[in-house]
Amino acid sequence: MKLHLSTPSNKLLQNNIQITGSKSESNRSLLLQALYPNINIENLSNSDDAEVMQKGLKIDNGVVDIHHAGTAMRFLTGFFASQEGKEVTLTGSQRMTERPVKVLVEALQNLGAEISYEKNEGYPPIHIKGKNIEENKVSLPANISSQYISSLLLIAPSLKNGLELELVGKITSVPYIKMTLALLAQIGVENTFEGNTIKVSPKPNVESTNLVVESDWSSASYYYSIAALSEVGSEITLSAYKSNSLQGDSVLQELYTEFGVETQFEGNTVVLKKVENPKEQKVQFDLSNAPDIAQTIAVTCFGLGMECHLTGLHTLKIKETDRLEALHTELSKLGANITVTDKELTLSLSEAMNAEVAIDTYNDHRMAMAFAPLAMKIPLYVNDAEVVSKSYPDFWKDLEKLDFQVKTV
Ligand SMILES: O=C(O)C1=C[C@@H](OP(=O)(O)O)[C@@H](O)[C@H](O)C1
Ligand SMILES: C=C(OP(=O)(O)O)C(=O)O
Repeated sequence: MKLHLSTPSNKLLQNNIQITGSKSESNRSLLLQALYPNINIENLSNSDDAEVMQKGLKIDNGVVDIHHAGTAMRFLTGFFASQEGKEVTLTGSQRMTERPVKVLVEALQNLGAEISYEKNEGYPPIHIKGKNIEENKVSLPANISSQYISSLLLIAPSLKNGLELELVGKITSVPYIKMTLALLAQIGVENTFEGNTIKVSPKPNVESTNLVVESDWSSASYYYSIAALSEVGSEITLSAYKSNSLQGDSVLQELYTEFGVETQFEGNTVVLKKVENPKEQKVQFDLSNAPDIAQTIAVTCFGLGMECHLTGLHTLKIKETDRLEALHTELSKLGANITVTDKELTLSLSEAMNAEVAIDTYNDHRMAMAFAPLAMKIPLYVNDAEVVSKSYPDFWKDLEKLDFQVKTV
């Protein structure tokens, strides 16, 4: 599906958007619910990734295909490895077979798990024969993906002896690890995270608990971008959010003040207000704790005609696509002056902003959603726009609520 996006000349916005539950919180909660059936989940994400996770958790034997869902791939690896009696082949999309799992597989093997590679060493598809895991200490590199660590932590309380992890190297995407530990605490699992060591106590049973998933902050980023590109005086309200979020991407509240967007909480609704035009011509952010909003921020800066230097982007190369290359290609098509390395992105002042460009999305939901706000400045096309369903199936419908003209072409 190819879409054409444009916006009316009046860029003063006002509307309320209800965003689906966080896919990160949802996929963690679903795994915990599979281990402890008396957990109840509210505001579950309606994303493809949460759907494949739900389906995957119900399979005992055979092939489990998790499509593009990185969290499902990594979390289910830990889950099946620790489930005696289950035996599966875990696989996904073509891209998923290029996203590494070696660090996680080796950690699980060191704990006694039985996992083998079906094609290329270090990558899905993998064959898992579930076992009772009794070893309880392992160390693993922490600078490639935090999802490996979360996967181990999520199964940790169900293991006979709990788990102690030693994280080696610089820890990346830390808020996602803390989110996992916070959810464990919510179901009564004792845990500590001191220095490079995480300890999780065993917990055979959990009392009946309600986990309320907060709406997705990564999805909120596209509205922050729209607000930044709108006229002073615009207001967008998003629900349902918590001021004490578990999601690291809630750092948007601070970052977007650089673009003149202020955030206020009214109960469980956040109000984004464009209060002024940006004061500085350039921003500099380290996004190692919030990698999923890098694309949004790069496009916001380009739309505002600002320079930016984004660092801490080393994980972007192994996500749904190589996001650094994809940003380089697509922003260049629009006329941006952009350079990327394997962990940084620099946007210098651009001469042009080309209209009616067709943005390629590379099977990456965030490429489609990050570029959409640019329609506030120039009409553009988005190729394969259905990719948004990975995390936010209602995205295009919701944009129409903000007077975006979204036409299938
Ligand atoms: O644990 C999670 O829910 C996630 C962790 C992050 O991945 P990395 O730790 O690989 O950066 C993030 O990019 C991804 O969208 C979701
Ligand atoms: C990287 C992402 O997801 P995952 O790694 O779970 O596929 C994302 O949603 O931006």
